Amino acid sequence: LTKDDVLVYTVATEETDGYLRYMDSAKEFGIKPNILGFGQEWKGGKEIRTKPGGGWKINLLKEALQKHKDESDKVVLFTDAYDVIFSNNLDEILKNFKATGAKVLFGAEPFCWPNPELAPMYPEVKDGKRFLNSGLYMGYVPELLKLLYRKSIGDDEDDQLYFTEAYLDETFRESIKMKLDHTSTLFQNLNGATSEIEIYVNESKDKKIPEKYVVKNYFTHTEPMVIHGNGFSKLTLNYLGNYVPNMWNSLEGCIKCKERTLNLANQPVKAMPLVYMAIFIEVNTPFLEEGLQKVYNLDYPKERMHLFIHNAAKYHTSLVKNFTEKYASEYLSFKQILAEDGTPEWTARDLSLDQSTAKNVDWYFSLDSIVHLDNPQTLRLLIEQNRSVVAPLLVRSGKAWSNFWGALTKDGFYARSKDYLEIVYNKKRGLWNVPFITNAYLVRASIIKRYDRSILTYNKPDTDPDMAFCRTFRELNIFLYVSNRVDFGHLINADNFDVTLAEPEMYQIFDNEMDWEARYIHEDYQNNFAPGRVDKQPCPDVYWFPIVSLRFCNSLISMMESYGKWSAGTSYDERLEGGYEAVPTRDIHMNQVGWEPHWLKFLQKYVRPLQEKVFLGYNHDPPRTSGGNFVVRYRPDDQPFLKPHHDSSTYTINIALNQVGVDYEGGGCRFIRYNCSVVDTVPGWVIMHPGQLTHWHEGLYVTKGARYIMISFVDP
Ligand SMILES: O=C(O)CCC(=O)C(=O)O
Ligand SMILES: [Fe+2]
Repeated sequence: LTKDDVLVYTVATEETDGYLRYMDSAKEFGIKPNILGFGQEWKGGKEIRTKPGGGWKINLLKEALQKHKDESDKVVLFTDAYDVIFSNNLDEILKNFKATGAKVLFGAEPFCWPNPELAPMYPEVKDGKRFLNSGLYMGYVPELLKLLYRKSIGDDEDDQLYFTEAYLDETFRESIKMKLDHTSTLFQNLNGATSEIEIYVNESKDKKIPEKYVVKNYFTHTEPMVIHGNGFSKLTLNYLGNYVPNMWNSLEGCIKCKERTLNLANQPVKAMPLVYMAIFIEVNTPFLEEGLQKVYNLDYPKERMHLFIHNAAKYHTSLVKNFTEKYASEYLSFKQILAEDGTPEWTARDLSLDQSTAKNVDWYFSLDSIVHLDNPQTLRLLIEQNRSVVAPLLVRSGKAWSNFWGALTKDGFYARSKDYLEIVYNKKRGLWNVPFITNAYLVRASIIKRYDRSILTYNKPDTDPDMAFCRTFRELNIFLYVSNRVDFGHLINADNFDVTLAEPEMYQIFDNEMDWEARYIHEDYQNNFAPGRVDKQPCPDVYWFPIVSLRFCNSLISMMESYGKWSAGTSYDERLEGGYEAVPTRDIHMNQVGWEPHWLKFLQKYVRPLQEKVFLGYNHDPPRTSGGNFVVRYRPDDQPFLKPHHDSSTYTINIALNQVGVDYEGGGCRFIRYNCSVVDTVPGWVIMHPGQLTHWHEGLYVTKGARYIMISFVDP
């Protein structure tokens, strides 16, 4: 007997994700399965198999075997399709089959199903699983035909019960040498055995040859060759199927993800797929302005995109209004639900699904407000990936928090898969079949069209909308992929966003460091460290750097003015530790607006490196201050100047916050020993100078308007 004597059969009515995976695995080993029932209505009971069924599979096989009924030396391998993968070739499968001595061999499992009362009638087994599973079996044609024709079975009767009864008939069992593969030498049913299974990595010694991934049963010490993810273990099969057979390796990345893709590169605009893009602003979200701008910046023709926005956050009303007034007309259509409508999230989401169907689009693209698509190619790439559902991997910067779950607990909550962190940190890049995705995803619109809101809905009792949605996809056996083939973007952390503050994003330096930096740090800041850069030195040992953005300057002024309690400018100052300031300014301290910790972080991250660059050998990390962090306001009618003084600092930073000649006239800082003044200050640029001894200084007279500066006395 050779592999050519093995006839492989399966039943599949349509090309589901599971079917494609099954076929991919078959192709990997040159296996050519005969597909029974393809294109027909499923007759084996409920589509979502919670009830018994599957007699149809037996009847289809009987019919198919008619033409082989006299080929007594042929062997039939029957497997389910949607929840099965091959993990070895037919030669090996045949070898292991023969080694069992069976004429008909079934896979085994630890559950007696669908009739648990039959359990005591099963022969006891010392090792392995005791009960029959009908998802995987193999047998010689004559013996198998005897089994299939032992009785008749209705299409919607249960196939597993049928085979179980035959097996429990001892005389019959012996007569056809029917056995169960108790220890999974060949067939691995995962249900009830997931903890025994792990992927084993076969490293190759030659670094140019990729490693191989093998499914191992660590309980029975076998390498099973056909894997069946029945019941809840479907998710385990999805996990194994990310690697086996030959789906991914560290040299080539994901291998099958390059197949069945689309290429939009040379598509004329008119032929581009239609997209329904739905944006959900369900929470107050820092940096939403930038987030929306990145959506607008997506490299995809807007005349092929419908835009839908649900804004549930009143705080964002004017931002959304600005965005839509500016851009909405560029899209094919625009629909919005305002915060004032009070529409619940799930209703809005369901409505957007219906709308996408009404618009007859090709793809449905859902985005939450915390999503930042930094890669403008995201939508294009996701469409080109051409899967039922695919999410771009998005991670909170520097954190392990992402928009997918690698595994699930039995009750449907988060569990960490073995490869979760490797995926999140892009140690492994690819296209991953996972149980839960959220925040941003693309769905093939034909799926939404096919299942109405009684099945495909965000509204399930006691379930979060996204969990309800993903659960439905899992039940429908539609794969949820997350892709990190390239970088797509990141997630905003909206957990501690206090919109009662003036300029709330200014307080986000800890929660959303990257976004904070993008908005508030000067665009030339990094150039301060460019090799060969000559630092500006307007006066001896006074250095001058671009450090914060204009937006920062305006925001800081606005924070202070909306707080409004400027100090009296007298020497006694209850805000200070010693209570006394020799040369007082009219100012507001950072701690008065709750911004001291944020400012200290800023000093450490952005100021200290500049200081270490120009004042060599002085390395104090973190920089300290004793409350000497404040914004000064000079006004002719108020405090117009500051008399000569030393600062209680090792070095002082002095950031101009507004524009001389525009916002005010006069002003500047004069270093008396050198008779040198910095008057042409630039908003967002910092002046850094030693605090004492050599750098006795004064604040020059402001003749008009208001001059704002930010001062820090570092290391007093
Ligand atoms: O007005 C200036 O630029 C100098 C301010 C100053 O020296 C201070 O606040 O200690
Ligand atoms: Fe000073």
